[in-house]
Amino acid sequence: MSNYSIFNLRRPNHRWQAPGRPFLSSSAPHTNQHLTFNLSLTLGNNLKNAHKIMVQIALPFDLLNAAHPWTLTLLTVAICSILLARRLWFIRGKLHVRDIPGPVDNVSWLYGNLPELLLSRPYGKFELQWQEQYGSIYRFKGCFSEDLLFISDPAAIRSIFNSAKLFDFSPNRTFIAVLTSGVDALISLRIGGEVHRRIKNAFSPAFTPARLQPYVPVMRDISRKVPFTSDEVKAADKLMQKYLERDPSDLNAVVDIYRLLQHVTSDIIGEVGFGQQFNAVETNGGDKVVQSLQNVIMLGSRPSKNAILGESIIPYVPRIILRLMLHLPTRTVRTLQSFRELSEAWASALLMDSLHPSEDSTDGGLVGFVVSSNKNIKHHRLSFNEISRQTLLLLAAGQDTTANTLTWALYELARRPIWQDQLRKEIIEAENSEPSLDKLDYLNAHIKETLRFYPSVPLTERITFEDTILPLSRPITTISGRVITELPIRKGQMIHVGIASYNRDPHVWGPDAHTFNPLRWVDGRHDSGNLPESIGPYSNLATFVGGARMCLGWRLALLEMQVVLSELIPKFRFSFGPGQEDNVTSSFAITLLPLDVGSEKPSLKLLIQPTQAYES
Ligand code: HEM
Repeated sequence: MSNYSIFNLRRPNHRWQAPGRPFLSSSAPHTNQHLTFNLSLTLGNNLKNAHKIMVQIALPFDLLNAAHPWTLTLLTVAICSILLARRLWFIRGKLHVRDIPGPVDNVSWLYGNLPELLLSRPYGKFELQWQEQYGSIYRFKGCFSEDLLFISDPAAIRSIFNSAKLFDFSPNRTFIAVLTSGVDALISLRIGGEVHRRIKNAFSPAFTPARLQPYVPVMRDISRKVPFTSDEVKAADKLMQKYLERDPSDLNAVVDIYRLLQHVTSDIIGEVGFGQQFNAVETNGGDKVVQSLQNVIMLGSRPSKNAILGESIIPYVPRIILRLMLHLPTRTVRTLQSFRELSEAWASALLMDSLHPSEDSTDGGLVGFVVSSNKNIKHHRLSFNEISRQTLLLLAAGQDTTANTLTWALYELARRPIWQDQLRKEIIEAENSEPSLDKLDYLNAHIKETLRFYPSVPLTERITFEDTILPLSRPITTISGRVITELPIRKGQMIHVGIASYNRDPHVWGPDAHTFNPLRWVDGRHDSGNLPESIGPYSNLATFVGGARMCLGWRLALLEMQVVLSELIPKFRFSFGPGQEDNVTSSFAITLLPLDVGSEKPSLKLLIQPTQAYES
């Protein structure tokens, strides 16, 4: 805490000043320190500005006031050059990434530590061990023995998220984004660029609380379609019985809650996002587009060493060969192509309908709102393609992430019957007084803790575009024994940002950081935030990242979780059948999946019993 408050006082929003350390000697008179501080600020700007500021600062001082303007200019340039040279020397000469400790001994040259990091079950097994051993900054090995940095330090990741011009996805990550979502999709575009900013600015107003609130009844209706009891399932269409894992004549139903929630969130994004009924819950699959998306998700649900290697060689393969590979008759290519073709046709038809509505047209949901706002814009309107690509992206980014988080929320409720009862009581009591969903303390605490403990995207990557220096919340000791309070990084360095690791950092979340404890949010320990500057848009969690790449749909995801859980928990009691709890593990495959240990397939089987509230 004391470290943090020091940062708060000393660190304005710029990159170049060493935390907690003035640039000139601390024994210098006060006026000199003041001068130095301001000079260091000017480094972020150009020398012309530096001179202007310098003149302004210098005026009160007799010595400088008497000097000729040229002397001042030369002095400014000289001091700036020395400081700049010192910075560059610090980055280039002094610290090499190999001086940063990490789990790099005796690892495979071909795969490095990536299999441990990406294929471990449960996800995070090694990552959290390394965090404990090496702290929140460490070096590890990628394929072909590449030195990679793992960063979960709060000040450093905040700076990474907020420096759009310095950090963004690597070219291979962008290549994969283009492949799955198209060139105009937000995730394929460089942040800090004009196109990304224009598209994000156009879509963001669709995701404000005022715009989302009217969709609560739609979300409730979809959640109410969920069939859980065996009688309900028997009475419904035969297809519905596939949700049941046991004979439907059994008193209670064992349901693959993961599959069901995938369908619930598909239907919600269909109606809220695009004004379309996918009917995934009722048909146990839904529209062709949704099914095709599910196939793409399934493709990624079995990560392997080959996939890791494949992704790593992308930068070394000539583009022409990569393009040719996209025509190979493999299952992966076929699945991706089929999704692209189906979803593009679907998005085009949807947009044509929004542009030229007929009597049967729906309101077009959030995308419909963007289309009509776009019509009224005079300059820099979004093109048809730009809207259509985001439509696909919203479908893909908004469905699986939310479904997984909801699945983990129910998993943790099944493990905690008493806590589950408390939540149920809170929701049932609130139904009579109808307070806003935000006022349900236990429910929101459970959602926040799920987002902290099971971030749907537990890890993300960034590459550095220029030599730079990252601030650190805590000093680290290098292999050569230096204690550094900021981290120099060279251009081209690949960084893995540990979202899950940050969300479990005991320095941020306390000694019980590795325990799922929703009560931490109820006693107010964390909502006020114990960080000097906040991270991300919600409760200091890194789950939705932050800055220009921040999740567009975080408010929709939250509302969706509040509505779905407040519908399901009062009606049904969730628990594990014998031995079922031990059959679940987590795996990182695009998102954080619940995995059935036996079948290695994504699923979460829970025993569902109707509650008294439901029966009455
Ligand atoms: C619990 C649910 C969700 C989680 C945990 C989540 C998480 C994230 C994360 C971590 C990113 C940044 C990825 C990176 O930098 O590597 C992201 C981006 C994005 N998310 Fe979400 N997301 C969720 C739900 C949604 C929903 C419901 C939507 C929309 C319907 C959505 C739309 C997007 C979009 C469009 C981006 C790309 C933003 C950009 O590149 O500027 N997400 N999300």
